[in-house]
Amino acid sequence: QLAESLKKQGYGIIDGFMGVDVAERIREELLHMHHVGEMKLSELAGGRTGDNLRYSMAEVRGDVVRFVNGTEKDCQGIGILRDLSDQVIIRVQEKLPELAGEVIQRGNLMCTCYPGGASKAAPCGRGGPCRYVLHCDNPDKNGRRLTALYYVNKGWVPEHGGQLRIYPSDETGRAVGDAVDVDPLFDRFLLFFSDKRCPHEVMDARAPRYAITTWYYSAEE
Ligand SMILES: O=C(O)CCC(=O)C(=O)O
Ligand SMILES: [Fe+2]
Repeated sequence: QLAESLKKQGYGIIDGFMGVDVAERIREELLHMHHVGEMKLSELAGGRTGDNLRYSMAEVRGDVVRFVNGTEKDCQGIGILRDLSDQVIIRVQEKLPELAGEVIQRGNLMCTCYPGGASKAAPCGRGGPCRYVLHCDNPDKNGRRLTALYYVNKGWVPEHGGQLRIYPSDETGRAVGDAVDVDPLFDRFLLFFSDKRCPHEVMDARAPRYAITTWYYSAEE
């Protein structure tokens, strides 16, 4: 079913992906690593550079991140997610002719938080909302085939913002349908094509927004 909706609209969603107990554990792991300061500005957001650049890049992308492989001792729930996600990708690959002949490799898992309005230290504007501007994950053959997202935001309501807005497109990036807002709900799994078929943006998050992003790569590209 996931493969079918990928074919049809470029993305697919599975709710209740891990079940409440594991989802809860993953949520705790993310909150913990955020609260102890293990999530950092990504390189794109100017992690290595001066404060001004840091803020201007954070306007492009307002999250803090930590890459893990799921075997760290504070990442046991995340490791379970990684394994289930890998299994799903294998199934999807079997059902998608365009991926059938490819060797697909997973990158590390990117644990992210858009701190929203909750934190003065929010990189995205000293306490304001955080977003990620419109982009494609693979605009220039960087190897990414599929982007997997997993959300763990309990009690999410529209006022919290942080929806992922997808603009279904053809191979050239030209829109072929209306934009779709995916709410970053607790225990929701989302898979989409990383290339120009799925330009997307993260809308202003006004409350802390936790997610895990995993990219699946073509070994050849
Ligand atoms: O967190 C999300 O919903 C998407 C993040 C994203 O687009 C990215 O990291 O490339
Ligand atoms: Fe993205």
